[in-house]
This record gives sequence, C-alpha cells and structure tokens, in this order.
Amino acid sequence: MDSISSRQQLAASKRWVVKIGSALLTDNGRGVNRAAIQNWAGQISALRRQGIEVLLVSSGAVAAGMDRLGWRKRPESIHQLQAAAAVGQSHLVQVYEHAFGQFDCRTAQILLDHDDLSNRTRYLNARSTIKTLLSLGAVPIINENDTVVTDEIRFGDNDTLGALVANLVEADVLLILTDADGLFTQDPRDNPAAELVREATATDPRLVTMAGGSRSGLGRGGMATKVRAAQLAARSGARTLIVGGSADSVIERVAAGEDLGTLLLPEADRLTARKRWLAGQLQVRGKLVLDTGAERALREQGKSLLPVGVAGLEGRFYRGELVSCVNGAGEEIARGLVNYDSTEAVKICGQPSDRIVELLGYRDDDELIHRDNLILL
Ligand SMILES: Nc1ncnc2c1ncn2[C@@H]1O[C@H](COP(=O)(O)OP(=O)(O)O)[C@@H](O)[C@H]1O
Ligand SMILES: N[C@@H](CCC(=O)OP(=O)(O)O)C(=O)O
Repeated sequence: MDSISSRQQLAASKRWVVKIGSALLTDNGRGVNRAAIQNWAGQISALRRQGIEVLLVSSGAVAAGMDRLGWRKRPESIHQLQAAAAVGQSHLVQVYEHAFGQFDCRTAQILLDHDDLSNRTRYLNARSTIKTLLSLGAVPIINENDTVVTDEIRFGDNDTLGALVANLVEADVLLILTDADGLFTQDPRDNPAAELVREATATDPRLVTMAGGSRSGLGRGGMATKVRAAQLAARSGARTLIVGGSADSVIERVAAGEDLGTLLLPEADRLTARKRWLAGQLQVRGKLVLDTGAERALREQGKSLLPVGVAGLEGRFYRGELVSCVNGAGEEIARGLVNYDSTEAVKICGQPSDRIVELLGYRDDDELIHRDNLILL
C-alpha cells in the first residue's frame, strides 16, 4: 500500500480513538495543561461535526493528582499512587468537561479495569454503553480505574488500554498523541540523528528493536507500549498513528490525510482482520438452528439474526459467548456473539422482537446476534 493512499484512507475513516499521554497533558508535570486540552477539545469537536466519532483515552490522573497534592516525585507506594489518581482524575474530567462545553460538546467519564474487557458479559455491556454515548453525540473520556485496580489486573499503560478500546468499538483509527513526533529509528533523546518512521506494518519485527522506554518519569511505556498497542489495534483492523501532540491543529491535520508522525498499518484489510479476530478468540458454546428466511437474511442480505428466525437451539451459553448458526440441514453457515443467555434465548426464539419484553420482562437488544458480531462461513 503506498503512503498517499493509506493517508487518504484515514481521511475517510469514521471512528477514532485518540489517546493522550501524561507528559503532554500535564505539561511535563506542571499541572494540567488547560490550554492544550482546550485546543484538542476544539479539534475533536470539529471532527465530530464532520461526522467522525471520537473516543478519548486520557492519561494524566496520577500526574495531575501529584501536582494538586504538591508531590514532586512519583510515590512508590501503590496506595499513594491510587490516592493521587483519585484526586487527579476528578480534576482532569472537570477540565475536559469545561473545555468541550465551550464547543457545545458533551463528555462522559468511563473508568475501565481489566475485568471489564476480559469478561464477555461486561465487555458487551461496556461496548453497548460506549456505543450509546457515541450515538448521543458525547465524547467518552476513558481512563484506567487506577483507584481500585491492583497490580495483577492492571493494563499497565494507557497505550494498551487505547488499543483494547479500539478493539472494543471496532475503531478505524487509534491516534496516539505523545511528546515525540512519532516513532524514530532510535529514541531521539539518545540519538538526535535518528530518523522518523513514516509508515510500516504494525507487526514488522524491526519496530520493536527501535522502540525504547519512557524517560519523562510521567509516562509509563515509552514507544515500546505504543508499538505493541499498534499490533493489538491491528487485530481488529485499526490503523495506528503515533504523532507529536503539541503540533498545531495536529488532530485535524492527520484526519485530513496530512503526512505527520508514524502510521502503523494492519496486515489484512479491516474486515478480514476483524473477522479473524472474532473467530480466533473464542470457543463455540452452543448452536442455533435457523429457518430458511433467517439463513437467507444472513447470507444474502448481510442482516443481523433476529430471534424470530431461530427454530431451535442446543447447548448452554451466556450473553457474549460464541455460538454456531446452522441451517435445517445441519450445515454451519455462521458464527457470532450472542446477546442473550441460552435460558433466555429458548424463550424468545421463533418470536418477534417486540415480544421480548413480554416474554423476558426486559429487553437488551432486538437481535439475537448483531451483524457486527457475526462471521459468515
Ligand atoms: N524509537 C523512539 N522514537 C521516539 N521516541 C522514543 C523512542 N524510544 C523511546 N522513546 C521515548 O518515548 C517517549 C514517549 O513515551 P511516554 O513517555 O510513555 O509518553 P506518553 O506519556 O505520551 O505515553 C518519548 O519522549 C521518547 O523519549
Ligand atoms: N492511568 C494512568 C495512566 C498512566 C499511563 O499509561 O500514562 P502514559 O504512558 O502517559 O499514557 C493515569 O491516568 O495517570
């Protein structure tokens, strides 16, 4: 893929995760940089007006809390770090809310931990809530729930969190804003002659040898976690951009296709990557037998699977698990993540979706499997 076409494709993409690191946000530790946040908020609001959905993964809670508490050095004790995160996070979100408010844009705070993304039910719930927020025009502001997580369940750095969020919402782009102008062949602080990598495949093994750790004492991962994040994001087909966040109008410029920073691309095209990712990560827990109308709707019209088209089911499964869809002859035609437990699915199969509330007492989704979560075989 040549550089011009891949940059131009960025301009056409519709859902972005923007990750902003601690060093940038806190102006190298000197409190929350309100002017910079105001500026990014203006640019993100402009993207929203162009029809691009944006989720923000923001670091800076610990650094902002340290500043508010008057601490000069990052504490060693986990409880002090967590206390700093609690003080800093509420301040950070307040600054974001004010900044986006200037552009008539709503924000929503979301704090995630590892369980939210590894437990299928919580994963789907987080995904539905975030997608609802996007449809309401709000910008979700996401951070790790630092105040309660323990080391064993920590994402560790927000580059990884940004990539997992990109997987969660099937973002087209993960834009990592940092204090370097992109990925260089070597840390430019060690070697000023190092060259900027403009474009590469995320899985290129040479990238790992180029990327070093963080020096600021504020950021956690340096370039190493950014390269790994690009590899994770690529699994669901997202492209990753690593760009210097203090350049003028940086978000709008990369969204317009300008050649800034480093672009790391997935190997496969987006849909293929996403389907591979879905297919590869889960075990099949049950089987849905479709009637001919449902088989046609899935195969020929690319539709979601509604309960009305399911004639029967086998196995015990829970919301969010992978099930196989077979036709009347027993041939497997698709696999997908199911929206209801088997005990609920058995009550609603063969029924129209407007009867779900009457049959179950509530309704999470109209579809048994949404087409975004369905792989045709
Ligand atoms: N090959 C490299 N190219 C560019 N920067 C690098 C490289 N290797 C290490 N770094 C360091 O990574 C830092 C950015 O990561 P980090 O401090 O974790 O920032 P953030 O807070 O934005 O996540 C840069 O300031 C730079 O010193
Ligand atoms: N959740 C932490 C983020 C730590 C982190 O990953 O920082 P960074 O490497 O600057 O993105 C905080 O808000 O302080």
